[in-house]
Amino acid sequence: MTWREQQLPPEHPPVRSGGVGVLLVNLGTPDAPDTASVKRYLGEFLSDKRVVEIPDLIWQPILRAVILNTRPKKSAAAYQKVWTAEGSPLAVITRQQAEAMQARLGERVRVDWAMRYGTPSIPERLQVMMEAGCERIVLAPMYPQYSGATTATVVDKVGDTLRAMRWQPAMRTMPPYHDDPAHIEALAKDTARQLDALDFEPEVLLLSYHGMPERTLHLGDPYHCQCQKTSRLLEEAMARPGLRFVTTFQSRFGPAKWLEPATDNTLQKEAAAGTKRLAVAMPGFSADCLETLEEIAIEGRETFIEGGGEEFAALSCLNTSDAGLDMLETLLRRELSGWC
Ligand SMILES: C=CC1=C(C)c2cc3[nH]c(cc4nc(cc5[nH]c(cc1n2)c(C)c5CCC(=O)O)C(CCC(=O)O)=C4C)c(C)c3C=C
Ligand SMILES: [Fe+2]
Ligand SMILES: [Fe+2]
Repeated sequence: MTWREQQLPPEHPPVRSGGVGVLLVNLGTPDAPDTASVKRYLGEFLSDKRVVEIPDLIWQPILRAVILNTRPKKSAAAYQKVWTAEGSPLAVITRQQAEAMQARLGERVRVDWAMRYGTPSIPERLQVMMEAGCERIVLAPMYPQYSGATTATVVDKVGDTLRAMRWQPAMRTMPPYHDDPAHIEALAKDTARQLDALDFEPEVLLLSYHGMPERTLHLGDPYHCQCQKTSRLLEEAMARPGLRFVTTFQSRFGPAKWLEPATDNTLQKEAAAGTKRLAVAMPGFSADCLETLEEIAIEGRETFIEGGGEEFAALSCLNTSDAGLDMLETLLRRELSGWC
């Protein structure tokens, strides 16, 4: 019997406490690859003021009347191309990462996972962790580079959830790890492993990051600079003088100017300029998802080959590779220090 149980009167609700938890959070994904599910997901995602920084009075009518009536059908067709028997790749890989961290960190830490949009939600998983006795929780936004549209909105959602709790856990947030030596080492190792396994030798390695409106850079978002720094450190660490590294930004959304150069334009230009063998790595994504598996591995390949390229490879994200899990364990153990 614990000290707390001895002190409790018989009618007192059970008290579980003293536990330590880790919550991995990634962006979110629909529950199914159909139009209705994608519409629900996009409605939540694109209503986040951190993601679309246009006043509601102007944006909501456009979102409801135009975007949610056209994009979900198109996006659902894209999701169908990459969906697996276990579900959406992003959710499946994030769950596998959490399971692997549970095995590596042991029973003294409870490892869980959530999605910022859709399910499993942050409020639901935080509640479950509290009920299981987690009084201290490391929040791990699974984004190497910080942006308001990704990292910050995860922290906002946790804050909203804590606001409604009588008994709150203590929280620590894992910082962005774009330039962390453990991250660069993992990327360099895993990228080299994948390049060496190809049956051709690429002339160019495109490092393609998810884009953002260019305006966010001028407003002070560090995302662009952190992407550039990851690229520079990765190129230095890989030390392949015969390989030309090019940094680009993908997944343009809406009419505003986005960060450049754009990945699709660059694939066209490289092919037109005579590059025959090209590989793409996506060091801004901790897990493969629609944007890597469909937009780059399928659409990107078509763009490059139709433009005159001959060999194309889209490399996997760190996912549950040995290098990726070693890195995640290092980062989490650092954040957990002093807690267990
Ligand atoms: C890795 C970092 C990401 C940033 C930065 C980011 C910014 C951003 N995204 C949109 C719009 C869309 N993104 C979509 C999918 C998507 N985005 C990320 C990551 C970042 N987004 C991931 C991991 C995914 C994949 C989700 C999955 O289910 O696999 C989509 C939905 C798909 C589609 O319809 O094309 C949209 C829309 C904006 C506007 C934005 C920056 C402000
Ligand atoms: Fe996105
Ligand atoms: Fe920059």
